[in-house]
Amino acid sequence: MTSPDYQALLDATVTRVKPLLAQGKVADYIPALAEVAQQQYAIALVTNDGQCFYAGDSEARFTIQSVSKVMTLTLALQRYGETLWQRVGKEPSGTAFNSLTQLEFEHGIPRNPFINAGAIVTCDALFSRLSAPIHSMLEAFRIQAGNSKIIIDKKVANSEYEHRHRNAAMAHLMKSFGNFDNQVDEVLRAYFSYCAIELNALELAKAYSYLSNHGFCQFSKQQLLTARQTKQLNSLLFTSGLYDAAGDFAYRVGMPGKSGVSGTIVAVVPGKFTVAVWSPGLDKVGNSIAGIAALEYLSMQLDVCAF
Ligand SMILES: NC(=O)CC[C@H](N)C(=O)O
Repeated sequence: MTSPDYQALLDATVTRVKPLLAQGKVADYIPALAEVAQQQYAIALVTNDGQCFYAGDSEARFTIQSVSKVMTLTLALQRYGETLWQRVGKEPSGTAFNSLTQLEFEHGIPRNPFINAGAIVTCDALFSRLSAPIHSMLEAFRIQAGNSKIIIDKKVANSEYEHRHRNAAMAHLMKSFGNFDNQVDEVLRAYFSYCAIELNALELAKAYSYLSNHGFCQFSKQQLLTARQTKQLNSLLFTSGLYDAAGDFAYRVGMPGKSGVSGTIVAVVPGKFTVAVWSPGLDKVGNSIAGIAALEYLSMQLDVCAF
C-alpha cells in the first residue's frame, strides 16, 4: 500500500484552519501566556519509519503546558510501574482540569494523571526519585526531540509560579490526605518548569513519537516504556487527555491525544504516526479550536479508526 501524502494533508490544514484562527481566546489566567499572538498555527507529523513533515508557522516556539503531563507520567511509570496508581486514578474526571471539589470528595486521590492535581502528584512522586528533577525533564525533551538547545521559558514558569494559588491549594489538599511527600512549592516549581518547556511543533512530535511506536523513540533510540505500557498510556489519553472534552475529541478525532492551554495538542495513531499541532485560540474548556479542527480533518482524510 502506498503511504498517504502527509505533506499535502498538512498543507491543506493550513488553509482550512485560517478562518478559525480568530476564534476563541488565548489563555489569560497565566499573564505571560496572555501575551502570545493568537493568530498562529503550526502542525508537524512524524511517522514510525522516521519521516518528518510540517506546515504553518513551523519555526514558532511555544510552551507545552499540559502536554508535559504525558512525559511526567512516562518518567514516573519508568520508576514506579504499577505502584504509581496507588496515588492517582485512571478515570476521566468530567470536571475542569483545575477543579478542586472532586479532589476533596475523593480523599486527595486525583482522578487521572492528566488533570492538574494528577500531574502535580505525579511530579511529587518523580521529585522523590530524581536528584535534579527540572534538569532531568529538560534533558528528556532535548534528547527525544534532537535539540540540545531546548530551554524552559522562565518568564512563563515564573508567571505561573506567582499565580500558583489554585495549583498550590490542590497540592496542600493532597498533603492533608497524606498523598504528597515533598515541599509543595518545590514540587510546583518543577511542575511549572515542565509546563514552560519551549518547543516547536516538529520537536514536540519527535519528543512524543514513542507513543505511536510501541514505546520506542527512534530519535533518542530509547525504549521509554514497554509496548504494553504504551498501549495503556494511550488508552488513558483516549479517555482523559482532553479534560472534560475527551468524549467530544474521541468522537471527532478518534485518536489518543493530550492538549495544553498554550493551544497545543499531541495526538497519535498507534503503529503509524505522532502529530503535534499548535494554535493559541482556545475554546471554553481550554482546547485549541484550530488544533482540534486540523486533527479532525486529518482523521477524516486518513480514515483513522480507533477500533
Ligand atoms: N491545562 C493546562 O495546560 C494547564 C497547565 C498550566 N500550567 C496550569 O497549571 O494551569
